[in-house]
Amino acid sequence: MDGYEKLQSCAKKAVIKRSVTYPDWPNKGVSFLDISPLFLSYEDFDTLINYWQYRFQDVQLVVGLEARGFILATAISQRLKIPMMMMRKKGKLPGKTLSESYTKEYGKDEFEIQEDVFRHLSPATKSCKNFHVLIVDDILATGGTLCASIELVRKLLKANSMTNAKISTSLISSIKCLKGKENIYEKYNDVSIDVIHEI
Ligand SMILES: O=P(O)(O)OC[C@H]1O[C@H](OP(=O)(O)OP(=O)(O)O)[C@H](O)[C@@H]1O
Ligand SMILES: Nc1ncnc2[nH]cnc12
Repeated sequence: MDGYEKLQSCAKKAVIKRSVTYPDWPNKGVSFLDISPLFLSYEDFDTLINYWQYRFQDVQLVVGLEARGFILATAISQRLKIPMMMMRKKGKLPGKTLSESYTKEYGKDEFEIQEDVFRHLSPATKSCKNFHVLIVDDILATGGTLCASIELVRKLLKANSMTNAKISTSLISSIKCLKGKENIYEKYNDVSIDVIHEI
């Protein structure tokens, strides 16, 4: 096993150890996968960040999806020393925003980002030829959330004439039977989806 495979395998073991499933929550029929225990173990969370640090060392910007994605994106941005952007639920960001509504496994929601958010990026970051954005979140279920986030990032890149940028995504876990990956690849075949633990 090489360095990458070792990091991936350790990250997967940490996720398996720290995930708890709650049947019929928040709605009947939903099997809720709670990864929050991961944050109660510095070592296991650090193992996860070690994997992301290696896997995404060429990323210029990390986007965290509200709310659990914020924790992950912040940790990655600090480890990789790169900017982090919040993708927030509707009505939480001031100024002109871009928005995308979506349906997730247990309800509907809407994401927003500020139209002019890239003005806060450094000139060096903005002028990067191979601009690579990482969208990170905890769970890929139906893919509605991730799909909406990809659409918003694409709109933002287009508005900033960065159309040759690369978008990668990474999730801690995915629920295979809900076909989130398939739903996203149907719409975006140029986006990579990295999942540490598929159940
Ligand atoms: O693949 P999908 O079916 O779209 O569901 C996945 C999304 O659902 C949860 O977010 P949610 O908005 O429920 O919660 P949070 O605010 O606690 O992160 C989870 O964090 C993912 O973002
Ligand atoms: N089954 C699930 N577990 C945790 N988060 C989720 N978000 C959407 N579906 C979920």
